[in-house]
Amino acid sequence: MKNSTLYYQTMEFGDSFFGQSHDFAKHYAPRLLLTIICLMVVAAFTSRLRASGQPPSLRDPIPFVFNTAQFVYGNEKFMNRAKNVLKTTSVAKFYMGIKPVYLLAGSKNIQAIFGRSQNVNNYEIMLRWNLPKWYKFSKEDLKRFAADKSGRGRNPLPGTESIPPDHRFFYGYEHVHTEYLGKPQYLNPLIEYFMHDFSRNLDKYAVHKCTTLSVRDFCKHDVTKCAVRTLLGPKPNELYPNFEDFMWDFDEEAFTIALGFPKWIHSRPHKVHERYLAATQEYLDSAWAHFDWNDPSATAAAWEPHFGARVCREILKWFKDNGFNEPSTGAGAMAILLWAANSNVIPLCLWMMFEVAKDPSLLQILREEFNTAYVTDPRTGSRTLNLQKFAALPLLTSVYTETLRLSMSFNVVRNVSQTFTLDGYKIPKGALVQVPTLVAHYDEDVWGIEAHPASEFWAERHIKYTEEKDDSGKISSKRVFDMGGRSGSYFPYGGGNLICPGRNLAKLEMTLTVALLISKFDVEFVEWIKFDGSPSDRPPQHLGELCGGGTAQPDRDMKIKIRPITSL
Ligand code: HEM
Repeated sequence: MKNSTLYYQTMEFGDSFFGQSHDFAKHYAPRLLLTIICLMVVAAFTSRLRASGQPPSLRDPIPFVFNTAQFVYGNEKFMNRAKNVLKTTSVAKFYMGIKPVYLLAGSKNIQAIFGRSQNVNNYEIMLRWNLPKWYKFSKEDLKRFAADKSGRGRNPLPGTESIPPDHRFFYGYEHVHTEYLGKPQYLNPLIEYFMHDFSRNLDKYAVHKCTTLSVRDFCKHDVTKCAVRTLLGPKPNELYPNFEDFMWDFDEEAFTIALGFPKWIHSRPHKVHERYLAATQEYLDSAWAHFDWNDPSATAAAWEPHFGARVCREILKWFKDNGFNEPSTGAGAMAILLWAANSNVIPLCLWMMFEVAKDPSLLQILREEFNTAYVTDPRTGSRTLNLQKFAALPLLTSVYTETLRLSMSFNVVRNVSQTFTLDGYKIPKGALVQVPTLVAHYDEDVWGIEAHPASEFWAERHIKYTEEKDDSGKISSKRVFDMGGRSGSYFPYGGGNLICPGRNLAKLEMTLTVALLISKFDVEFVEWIKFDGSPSDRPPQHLGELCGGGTAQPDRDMKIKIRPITSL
């Protein structure tokens, strides 16, 4: 009976479709015609915009006001609108106040922007926001930076060759970062320091049979304390056992601080900023008082207990040598460096630990993979971690890459210093360019496969398998990290000559945190929790505020139990 009903239904459907096919023109042709006309109008409009040199604009119901307000106060909604528009065009325009902003998508455009240091820079962003608002640079120091229009590159920008090399402050300052955070002789000791410090920190949990932890608290305190010691040395935490909380309070208010509300309107941002800077200043006072500049072993050290990492000492020395001697200059620079170093690493660690802890089979494979990075001394039998091998572990690197792809939500921002043309559109001098990771990192055409859409975390997304023959001729399958030519759509660290100088340190801090924890402990997922510790009926989602301003914060936490693995 059921079958016959289905049969009749099928027949009816078939009849109504095929039986009326002679009516096709009557029913469907007008719609088809309308669609073709619409497409032609859109094409004509787009080509007119191209001819006028201007890309499509984001709808702005109250011109100059609505988009600006939504960008500032409802950023997630704004970015989702922008994301939809960027599905149909590679360049879109909106106004922030009266400033034209060009949003870009597509790997070709993204790479073009990163390669155009002659047309774009972050000069105005540094002078209007970062240096005065966050660093609290004095007017005098700002004026000296402002006079340097020679760019970040080794060679001054055309037309600025007359600026003396010792007045190329942007290049000089940036160079100290890349030198002392990038070169292996300075970077590797920092990574070693972090590894030993973090291992020591874990030992305090090894004396208990079982410890219940909030992953969020663990990252925001235990991991952050080690990251602070790695960069600034032990002094900040000796002075203030919860120094990292000053930084996290600043982190919460950083955006509001950049907006520059006066203290009488909104006092908290000012208070937390002042407290953070004052505590940083105390660390600096102690470092200047105790560091021996005449001791060659101290000045050559990549890390020492007074200033911490050499990059900090060299930045402070650079300021002094270049005449930036305002009392607040050094504290501002150190406080922002420490914040830049942790404001993404720590929330990304959280996301990475969530993914690993909730998936016991992934955790076990990562643990086994981590073991392969150890080398055993044939004489003593002692095992040490080979950092080079560690940094190349394919699955761990894939998990790390996937975490950044999904949770680093950042709009790369550039000021346009010289008009140029991109994808047929004119991008005028004085405008801003923004490249959202949210669009590129979630592009289904680039990252998605049928079983694993781009919006989903998939540990093996950046893995391919190759066959390998061992000495006995046995063939086995080997995991290899491979982004499959998609790296042009992946830029969690920005790009071009402004790319993040701390990226290598960041990667190793994050991967070591996860690897050391799971190699020393059995990790059991207990439940998702809210920030007050009560159970949550769902896993975390991205907190929407400040989408495009850095790593998305999770809106939930995870409770885990850790038990020491006694065989180690
Ligand atoms: C996963 C962690 C991190 C992420 C996702 C990240 C991301 C970024 C991004 C997107 C930029 C701007 C790049 C551009 O405009 O093209 C940046 C700049 C910067 N980052 Fe990072 N960063 C991380 C960790 C670190 C660490 C560990 C340090 C220092 C120890 C650091 C220091 C800096 C500095 C000093 C700048 C400013 C560079 C300049 O303007 O010349 N970052 N970072």
